[in-house]
Amino acid sequence: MSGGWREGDPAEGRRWVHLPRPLVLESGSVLPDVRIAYETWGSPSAPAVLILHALTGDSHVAGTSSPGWWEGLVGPGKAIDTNEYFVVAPNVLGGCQGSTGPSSPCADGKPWGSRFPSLTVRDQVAAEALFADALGISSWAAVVGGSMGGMRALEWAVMHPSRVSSLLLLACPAAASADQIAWAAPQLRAIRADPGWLGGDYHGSAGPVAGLGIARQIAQVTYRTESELAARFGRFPQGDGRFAVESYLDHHAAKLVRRFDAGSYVVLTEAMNSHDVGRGRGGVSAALGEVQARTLVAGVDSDRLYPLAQQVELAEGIPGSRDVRVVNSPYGHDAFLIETGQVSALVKELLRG
Ligand SMILES: CC(=O)SCCNC(=O)CCNC(=O)[C@H](O)C(C)(C)COP(=O)(O)OP(=O)(O)OC[C@H]1O[C@@H](n2cnc3c(N)ncnc32)[C@H](O)[C@@H]1OP(=O)(O)O
Ligand SMILES: N[C@@H](CCO)C(=O)O
Repeated sequence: MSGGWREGDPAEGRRWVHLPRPLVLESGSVLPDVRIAYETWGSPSAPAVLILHALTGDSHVAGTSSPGWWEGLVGPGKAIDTNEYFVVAPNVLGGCQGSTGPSSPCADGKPWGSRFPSLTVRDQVAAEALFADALGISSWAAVVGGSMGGMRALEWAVMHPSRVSSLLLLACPAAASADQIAWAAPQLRAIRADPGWLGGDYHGSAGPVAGLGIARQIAQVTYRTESELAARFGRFPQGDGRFAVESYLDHHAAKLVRRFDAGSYVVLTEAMNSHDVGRGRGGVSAALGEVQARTLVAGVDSDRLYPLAQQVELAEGIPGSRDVRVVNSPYGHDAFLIETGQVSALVKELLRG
């Protein structure tokens, strides 16, 4: 692993909105100047669809000169048809692809670094609601999200029920479980134990390259399945002394380190740990009962990180939800990004059904 993250050239079509007022967070901390980066597709006069990305995703859902992370799903004639819908994808608050996060400049012009406050998923949705106001979007025909994006989509439907007509929740829970927090714990420890972390004030130096890489390696295993790793890599050694699966994880570590900021990884991971739709609302069932949107919930049959039982809980608790849908896949949690054919069918069912 070598070379820390630096924000590269903006993706084609990326723009920014500065929120009109400081954002008061659940913790009481205040972010004085929040910038949200976003991309759009289609005509602003069409019904609007909000797409919310997962942990290391960004606003680049689809593109012409460079493919996006849901290229198969969004575009003219595709399941989210940009001839019919105005598609909006913001980069999450706390992220590192254009929205305000730990690597952004603070009032003194230096990166926020360790001064960046803790965020919750609700803080992120509060920022996204002000962002939608700034775009003049009063309600969404659909809000769609998987994993961390699904947590935000769910909070949108609870915090702003009248603004969400339909909702697609993919591979996400009502609340982060002990198991999910447990998998996150060594990832956070690895980053913070790296001498390059410098308490979070590493921007301008190499940063916690090894720590972030190890965090991605731990996470990557949870995103895939035992059977996939066995089939793809077996016990095969490579000529360099590493097992093939170790080489695969090293590759993913190096790739993430090149494109992601460690401070954002920490802030976003801790925001996911904070996720509990029932917190302060009388519990999960009461909170899910607040959702007014026509809802489709789907999980992946082989997801060992966000198991199907969590999506069953959502589908059974949300009044306007159909029965839980199952994405059949050997890939585990990442299937919501990979199985675009099955996800397209779900989107079509929601939007046209
Ligand atoms: C600039 C960008 O990267 S934009 C990407 C933005 N990312 C996101 O939006 C986050 C969501 N996306 C993802 O998490 C992923 O891209 C997914 C889940 C959609 C797809 O996963 P992938 O990484 O494409 O698939 P997979 O796990 O099979 O890995 C394939 C990679 O492993 C490499 N690989 C496979 N076997 C080995 C091995 N034995 N040793 C080393 N590398 C290996 C492949 O060469 C390939 O490399 P590449 O990605 O550089 O082309
Ligand atoms: N592969 C996804 C998994 C998180 O849901 C990501 O990196 O964002």
